[in-house]
Amino acid sequence: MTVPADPAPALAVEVARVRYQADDGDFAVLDAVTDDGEAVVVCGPLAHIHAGDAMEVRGTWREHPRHGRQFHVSAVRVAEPSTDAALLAVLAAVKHVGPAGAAYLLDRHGASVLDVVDADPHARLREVPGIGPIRIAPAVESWREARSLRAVRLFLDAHGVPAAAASRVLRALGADAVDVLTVDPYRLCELDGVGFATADALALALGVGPDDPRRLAAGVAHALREAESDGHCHLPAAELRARARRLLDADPAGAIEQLAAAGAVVVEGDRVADARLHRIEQRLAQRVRALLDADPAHDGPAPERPGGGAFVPTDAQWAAIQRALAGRLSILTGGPGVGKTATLRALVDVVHARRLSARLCAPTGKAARRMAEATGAEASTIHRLLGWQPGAGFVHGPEDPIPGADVLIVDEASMLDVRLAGALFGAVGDATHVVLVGDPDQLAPVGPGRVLDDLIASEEVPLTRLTEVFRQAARSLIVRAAHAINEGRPPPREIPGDVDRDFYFVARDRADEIFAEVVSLAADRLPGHLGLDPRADVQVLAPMHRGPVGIEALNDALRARLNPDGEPIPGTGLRVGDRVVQTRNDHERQLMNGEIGVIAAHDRDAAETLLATDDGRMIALPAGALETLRPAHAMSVHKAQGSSAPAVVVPIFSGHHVMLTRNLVYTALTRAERMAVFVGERRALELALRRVDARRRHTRLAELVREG
Ligand SMILES: Nc1ncnc2c1ncn2[C@@H]1O[C@H](COP(=O)(O)OP(=O)(O)OP(=O)(O)O)[C@@H](O)[C@H]1O
Repeated sequence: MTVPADPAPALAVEVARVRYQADDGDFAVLDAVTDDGEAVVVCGPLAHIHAGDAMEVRGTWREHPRHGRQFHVSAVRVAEPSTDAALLAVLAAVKHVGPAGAAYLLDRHGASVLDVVDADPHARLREVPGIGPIRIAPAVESWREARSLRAVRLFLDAHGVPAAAASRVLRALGADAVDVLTVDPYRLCELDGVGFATADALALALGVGPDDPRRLAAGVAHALREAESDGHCHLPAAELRARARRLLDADPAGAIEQLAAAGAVVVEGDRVADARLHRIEQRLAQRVRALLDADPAHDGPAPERPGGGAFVPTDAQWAAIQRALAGRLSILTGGPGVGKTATLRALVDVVHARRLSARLCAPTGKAARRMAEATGAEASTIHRLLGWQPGAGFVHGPEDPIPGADVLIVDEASMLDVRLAGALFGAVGDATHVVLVGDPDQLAPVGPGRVLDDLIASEEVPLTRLTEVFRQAARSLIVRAAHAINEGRPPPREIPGDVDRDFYFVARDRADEIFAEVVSLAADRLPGHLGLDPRADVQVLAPMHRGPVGIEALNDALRARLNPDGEPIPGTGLRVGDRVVQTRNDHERQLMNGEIGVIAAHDRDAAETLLATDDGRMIALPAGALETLRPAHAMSVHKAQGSSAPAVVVPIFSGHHVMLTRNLVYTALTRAERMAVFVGERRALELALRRVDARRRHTRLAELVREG
């Protein structure tokens, strides 16, 4: 227990040492020295503070039973470094300068060393012993970065905005970040993880009034961005106004017209869309329409239907193969075990037998790998197929379509959002047939739109829906339970003798019981029982991040069991040995949203971390690239789309009721390859079964394709 003691409103200190940094990358405990030379311990949201920084903090003194007297910080303002220790710390952090170079520079230039080096970094750093013609360029670059970072931090601090975002601001807005933000403080809320409220606080501090047209426009634009992250391609005007009003506490009506006049949004009847997203959706529809209206490119003699051998297609499966050859665009759908993959393999064989070329792709690396294993043909991610080049975008597009693809087969098509689908369809050449394969009952994609669903709903695209579950697959209780769930029925409790028991429902009622059971199953019992590696082969999937059975708490507990002694990676909350998931597309390193790996090593001197990805690659990540990694012993069902694991454990908890839908439970279950265990309340599962993906997405694709 902590006991409040004498309050002290403000304290000027210099940081001697970072004593502890919490896993959340926010909280830190620092050893510091006051202006009077008293040693103090300061704690609070200070993860962005370094040894050597001078700062003014506000907060209260508290007595901690074990750690003694501590200053709990509520607000912090970092000063330009002025003491020798602070200056040395700043200098030593510059690449190739180090402690010896720092001492040299301080000795030579004294208290004004920062200004002196700033005046001509190249000349001053070149004088440092050990910095020769090769090291000088990275040293100067590192100096400039550190200097810009200090400037951004001071700027944010001075305007009462938490400076923790400084490095992100710098990366997103570049060296002129302070100038950019002074002109348009709302650029701040374009950054991931920075809300409108933070940008608004900066704007108000810079003198922007509550009814300022810039503020209203920024509120509307932000509301549209948020809608996009909810999956919408547009919003009804009334809903947009309501969302913007919640952010602004002011009426944004005029701002929508203003944005429309400036070409930033498109208003069509009652709908308002971001102009760029609007164009992407429209172009996608045009490309789809063009494929539907075009003649087939490969309508040679009818292929011979296999009548014997390893695979004899059913009528529906054969129809799918014929449709793939008869038209430029077709869709193959169905749930687990209905033979989508078998059909796809047969299609590839038919294509090859005709001496045509097939190219296979999927939205995620893992799905592409599964596709390659199942068909024996090469398969790649869509990004790789389109030749993504960092900084330059996709190589293939309308001018330079995907080569060597008489037939292009796209698996896991339920994951296609309008952006990726737009890029893909934009790169389909004149002689290419496209086949989309997927299960529309899976969760909608993370990005905006719901392409597969919309194309099916348009009723314009030739479609084969496979429904017959094959005997082989029907032996799996996972497959049986998945079909039951998809039809809104609970998983079967009576298990026929010839069925493999690869799915269990462990009934538990209380949050703490569910939690303990999930952790014990994932960390000990399933790996022991099935001979699996608990760090790599068992995936806990949960609907929500917070709360007693949330992803965060589960990750903490699982990591404490599975990776208790991993070396911490400073400033990240991660440890060597952690299982992690990438939360954004990092095209430069081909590390895509949803990809999973284990942190294999960390080199402190080079500030470089090695990630061993699930698909067998070893990727070197600089410090800045770690921000988008999150612990992944447990992760969200949404993140797990398009991937799978030998064993999957899913808490089913009524506290997650806002997220519980049939599609979510179905998607979680179908991620399991060998074993799935649901742990929790039957009534929570029943609740989920009654709810078909509750949130409708505002999209126009079906309508646009229909209208032509
Ligand atoms: N025409 C067929 N005749 C006999 N067995 C078949 C036929 N088609 C598929 N199967 C068998 O049914 C099982 C499921 O097929 P497949 O793996 O292709 O389904 P899927 O729809 O891709 O399922 P999932 O989405 O779970 O991967 C396999 O064992 C496959 O060999």
